Amino acid sequence: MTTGRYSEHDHEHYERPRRRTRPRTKDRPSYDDAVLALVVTVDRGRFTLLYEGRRVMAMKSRPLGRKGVVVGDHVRVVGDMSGVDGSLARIVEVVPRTTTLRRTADDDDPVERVIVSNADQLVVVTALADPEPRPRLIDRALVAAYDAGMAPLLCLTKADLADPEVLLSTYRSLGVPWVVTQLRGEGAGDLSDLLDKLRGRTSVFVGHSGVGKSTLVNALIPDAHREVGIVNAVTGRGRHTSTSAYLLELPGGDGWIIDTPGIRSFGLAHVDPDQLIGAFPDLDEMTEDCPRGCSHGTGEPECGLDEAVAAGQADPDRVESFRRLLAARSVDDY
Ligand SMILES: Nc1nc2c(ncn2[C@@H]2O[C@H](COP(=O)(O)OP(=O)(O)OP(=O)(O)O)[C@@H](O)[C@H]2O)c(=O)[nH]1
Ligand SMILES: [Zn+2]
Repeated sequence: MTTGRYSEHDHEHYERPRRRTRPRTKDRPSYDDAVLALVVTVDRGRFTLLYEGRRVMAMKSRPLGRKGVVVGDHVRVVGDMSGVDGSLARIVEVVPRTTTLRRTADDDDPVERVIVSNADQLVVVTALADPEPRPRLIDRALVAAYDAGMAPLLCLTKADLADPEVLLSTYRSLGVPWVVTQLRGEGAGDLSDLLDKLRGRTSVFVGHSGVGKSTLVNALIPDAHREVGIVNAVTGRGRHTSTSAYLLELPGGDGWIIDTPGIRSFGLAHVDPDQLIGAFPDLDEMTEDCPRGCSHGTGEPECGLDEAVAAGQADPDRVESFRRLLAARSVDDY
């Protein structure tokens, strides 16, 4: 299925969150003195951890082998936890993850990899204009969220430039929660709706270049200093070319956000239709008598969703929207 050298290890380690029965290795060395820390960011094999309110640099220890450590991971760590310049602790174990978000394989990296763990909300940041919204990408992000067991949130930026209604009408029948933000123009800067939805959660922010994600993160967390709109004319890249996600605490300490640069697409190849429909219990219920292996997609013979629509028991718009998401799994354009 995958061609990458480390694919087997990755698959073993990135066990789907719903199955938690992987047996513990008996002969694992014990690290009684290990402490728990949180992975804030990753840069060239060095991990920045948060431990007792300070930042500590760490590397992976040998027993971890090729197992990945990603932003959002809770890890057990030994060694120098002082956080002073030049100190380096060692990560000896990754605490089992509750959720994982995967990036798709692409030309730069042939393996579908976990990029963020343990987040419970996926904030899909989309500009209402400049750049124009790309519904296919929103659909794919929603599929990634439902599959990962994360709550989706549509965050529609630049409300000073366009009316959100057109875009929202596409998502209303799915019941996707949304907020609108505006950081320019008259009445700009009120983020209370968004803040309400971020409280008490760990939210991953995804969005394509130019949608205003950095502006938003800076407005939410003034100390964050995320780079805004500075693109190198020669390389076409941002000034900070870090490709890692970054975990930040909301002021007041009642929530975390994870800013992710450069996710071009999500890895959805593994998404099972039965798992996706599980996010829509009312539709799921209609598929009990589907033929074995029914994907519930458009044109499936004797799919319970068609029967439910014909019998007036399901909202046709909702069924159609669900099927659009289902189809978005395999259309990998961006
Ligand atoms: N009109 C308008 N422009 C905005 C708003 N928010 C951000 N912008 C502008 O949109 C541009 C892109 O903003 P960024 O925050 O850099 O966007 P980004 O999504 O982080 O994009 P990258 O930095 O390329 O990853 C900047 O020129 C911002 O000033 C808004 O609410 N309304
Ligand atoms: Zn079906």
